[in-house]
Amino acid sequence: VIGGSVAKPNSWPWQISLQYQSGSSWYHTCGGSLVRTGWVMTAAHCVDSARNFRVVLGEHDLYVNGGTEQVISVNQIYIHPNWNSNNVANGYDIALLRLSSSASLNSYVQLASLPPADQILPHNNLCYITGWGRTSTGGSLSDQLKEAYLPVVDHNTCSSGGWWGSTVKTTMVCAGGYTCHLSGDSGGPLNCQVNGNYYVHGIASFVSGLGCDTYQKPTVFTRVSAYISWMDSVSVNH
Ligand SMILES: CC(C)C[C@H](NC(=O)C(F)(F)F)C(=O)N[N@@+](C)(CC(=O)Nc1ccc(C(C)C)cc1)Cc1ccccc1
Repeated sequence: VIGGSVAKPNSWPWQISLQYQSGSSWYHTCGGSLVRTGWVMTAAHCVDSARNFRVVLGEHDLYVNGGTEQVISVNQIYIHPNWNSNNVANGYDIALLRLSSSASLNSYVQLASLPPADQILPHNNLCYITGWGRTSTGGSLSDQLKEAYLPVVDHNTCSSGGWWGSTVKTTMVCAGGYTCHLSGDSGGPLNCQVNGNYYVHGIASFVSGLGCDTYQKPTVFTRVSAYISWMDSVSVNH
């Protein structure tokens, strides 16, 4: 997250750090959201490599044990069947991770609220992106969870000429002003306020290759409300 500020610890208690193992170490690679005590929602592009993953819940500073963390390994990965890493513009950048054990819910670890199926937010709806992503283009990861104000850009605007055009589908949601974020926030939530409560309405999918503060290229998220039935079918059958 470039710009924005350090979040108040555990103020986004559904945010998780998705980490992969390399040798004997673990590395933060993506964000994600706890959607059931045994399930995490993230981007398909975060998990389409043959790696060993774990999630860390109740995390704030990646390098400090705050005593609120829960580390749980990933048992099974369910990537949307239509996801194609060679065609990101097609969408379907969503995956569900089955955890090897259930998270314990407390004031540091809570379930995300998901929107009703097919809900579309209005232009400029208040949203925040959260993540440990790079704090500058090609820069280092942030140690502490950051948040940045990222208002919704409606589909009409986002898919018009000069903006993203037909690259952006209706199964995506655009959000952005001049704050931006880079990889490391991949898979992380777009937390949008609706009637005073926050819902995870997006999963970070892609930003312009020219940098995430590129004029008329807001950050593009998988629209969670387009995948409610798919997520229900996965979690009820596994
Ligand atoms: C498919 C994934 C891997 C895309 C990856 N996603 C993210 O970083 C996310 F937004 F999710 F946080 C991304 O944007 N990666 N970039 C590497 C850019 C990129 O690949 N963007 C992109 C844009 C459009 C498309 C398709 C829809 C045409 C694919 C990738 C980030 C970047 C941008 C500027 C400088 C350095 C790094």
